[in-house]
Amino acid sequence: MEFRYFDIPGVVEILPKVFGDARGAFFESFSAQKMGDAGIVGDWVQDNQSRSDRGVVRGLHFQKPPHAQAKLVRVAAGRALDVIVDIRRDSPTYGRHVSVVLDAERFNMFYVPVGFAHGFTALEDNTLFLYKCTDYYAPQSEGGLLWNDPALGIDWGVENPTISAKDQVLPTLAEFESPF
Ligand SMILES: Cc1cn([C@H]2C[C@H](O)[C@@H](COP(=O)(O)OP(=O)(O)O[C@H]3O[C@H](C)C(=O)[C@H](O)[C@H]3O)O2)c(=O)[nH]c1=O
Repeated sequence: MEFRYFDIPGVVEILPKVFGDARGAFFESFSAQKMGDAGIVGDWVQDNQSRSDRGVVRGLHFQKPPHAQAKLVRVAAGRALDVIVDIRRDSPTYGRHVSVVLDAERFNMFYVPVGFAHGFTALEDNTLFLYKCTDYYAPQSEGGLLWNDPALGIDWGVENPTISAKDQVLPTLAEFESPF
């Protein structure tokens, strides 16, 4: 298991060792010890899964404290462009984003710390998106940012995405007051 760090502290990409043979492939999708050694720690209490066809954008979402969630995300099938935005008010990288392509060949994973908004584009049909969360779903604490806010400058890899009505009316970075 290897780890890639970014110029936004706390953000980590995990590259598991994938064992391929004539039957297919095997990899460890979670290891509290190996990931803990890389600073990926949390009380993982809920697993989620969504399926999206090519061109779907979900996000940018987060949960506000006291139900803020760190997430450990990956795809089990298909491919996704995963995007996280630093919304920690005192962070020198506030408003900056990092994006990583997650795929079901390398089975790479992305650690989304508390204080980041998260979203992704499904790059293929039947993209199965799996993630672990460090707090339970709390709809009353849901927050979000508008996916295509020019101030974020995110290239989602799609012009006219399939996106929920809820996500289309999320606030821009300028309109929004971060709870982190
Ligand atoms: C997140 C969540 C949703 N739901 C229910 C609520 C809705 O009836 C339905 C779909 O929810 P939503 O449209 O919020 O799903 P996504 O747009 O995929 O949102 C998720 O995708 C982005 C990328 C994220 O990072 C978040 O984890 C999460 O917000 O599932 C639950 O029952 N439990 C949950 O934990």
